[in-house]
Amino acid sequence: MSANNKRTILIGVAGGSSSGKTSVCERIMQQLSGPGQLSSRVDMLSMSSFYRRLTDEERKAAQAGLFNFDHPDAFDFDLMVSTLQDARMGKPVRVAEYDPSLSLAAAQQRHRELALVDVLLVKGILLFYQPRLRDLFDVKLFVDCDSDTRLARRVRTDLARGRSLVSTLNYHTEFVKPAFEGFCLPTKKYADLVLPRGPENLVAVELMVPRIRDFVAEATQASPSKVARRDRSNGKTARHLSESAAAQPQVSRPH
Ligand SMILES: Nc1ncnc2c1ncn2[C@@H]1O[C@H](COP(=O)(O)OP(=O)(O)O)[C@@H](O)[C@H]1O
Ligand SMILES: O=c1ccn([C@@H]2O[C@H](COP(=O)(O)O)[C@@H](O)[C@H]2O)c(=O)[nH]1
Repeated sequence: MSANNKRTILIGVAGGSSSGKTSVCERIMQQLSGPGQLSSRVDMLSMSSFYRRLTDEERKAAQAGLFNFDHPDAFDFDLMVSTLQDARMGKPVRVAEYDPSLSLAAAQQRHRELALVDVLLVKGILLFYQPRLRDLFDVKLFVDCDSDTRLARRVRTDLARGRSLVSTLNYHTEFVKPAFEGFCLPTKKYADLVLPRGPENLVAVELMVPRIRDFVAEATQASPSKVARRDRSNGKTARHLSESAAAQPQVSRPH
C-alpha cells in the first residue's frame, strides 16, 4: 500500500487482436481525465509488455512468422501477476515498453516506469485466461468484435509492421484464429461487461465511467483492512460491484 493508503483501480480490457481494446481504453481515459471532469490520474498498460524472453531458436522462428504469439505459453504470467499486484498497491513498477514497430527482442530492451495512478487500464488478449491474473481486476471488460472486422484491421496493422499480406494471412490462419477460439473467446464469460462495437459504444463507456470514479473514491478512503476484505472477495468482482452499487444506489454522472 502506498504511503497515502491509496490503491490503484485495475480495469482489464480483453478481446481478440484488433477488436478495439486500445481504442476502448483511450475512450475511457478521455472520459476520466477530459475537460470538465474530476481529474483522475490514468495510465494504460498492454499485455504485450509481458511476452516472455524467447530462446534463440524461438527468435528465429518468430522472424520467420512461425512463433505463436497468441498462445498462453508466449507470456510471462508470473511477471504480469507480480507487476499488477505491485501496481494495484500503488508501488512503483517498471515494465517493458512494447512497440509493434520493433522486434520483440529490441522492444524488451526498453523499459518505462509506470506512473502512480488512480486507474490503470490493462489491455490484452489473454487477461482473463488465468484465474490469478483475472482476479486482480476491479472491472473486467471484453470487447466483442466479429472476426472479419478483426482480420481486416489486423491486416492493416501487420502490413504497417512490415509483414507481407501472405504471411499476415498465414499467421492468422495458423495461430491468431485458433488461439482466439481456444484461449481468448472462452474467457468472455468472466467479463463483468461485454462491449459490442468497441470505442463506438459511447453509451456503455459513459455508463461505466461514473462507476470507475466510485471505485477510485472508495479506494482513496479504503483502510488496509477494507482493502484486505476486498482482496479476499476478489474473484467475485461482479457481486462486489453489485453490492457496492446497492450500497450507493444514487450514482450521479459528472457534468
Ligand atoms: N470501432 C472502430 N471503428 C473503426 N476502426 C476501429 C474501431 N475500433 C478500432 N479501430 C481501429 O482498428 C485498429 C485496431 O484497434 P485497436 O484498438 O488497436 O485494437 P486492439 O487493441 O484490440 O488490438 C486501430 O487502427 C483502430 O483505430
Ligand atoms: O512480436 C509480436 C508480438 C505480438 N504480436 C501479435 O500481437 C497480438 C496481441 O496484441 P493486440 O494489441 O491485442 O493485437 C497477438 O495477436 C500477436 O499475434 C505480433 O504480431 N508480433
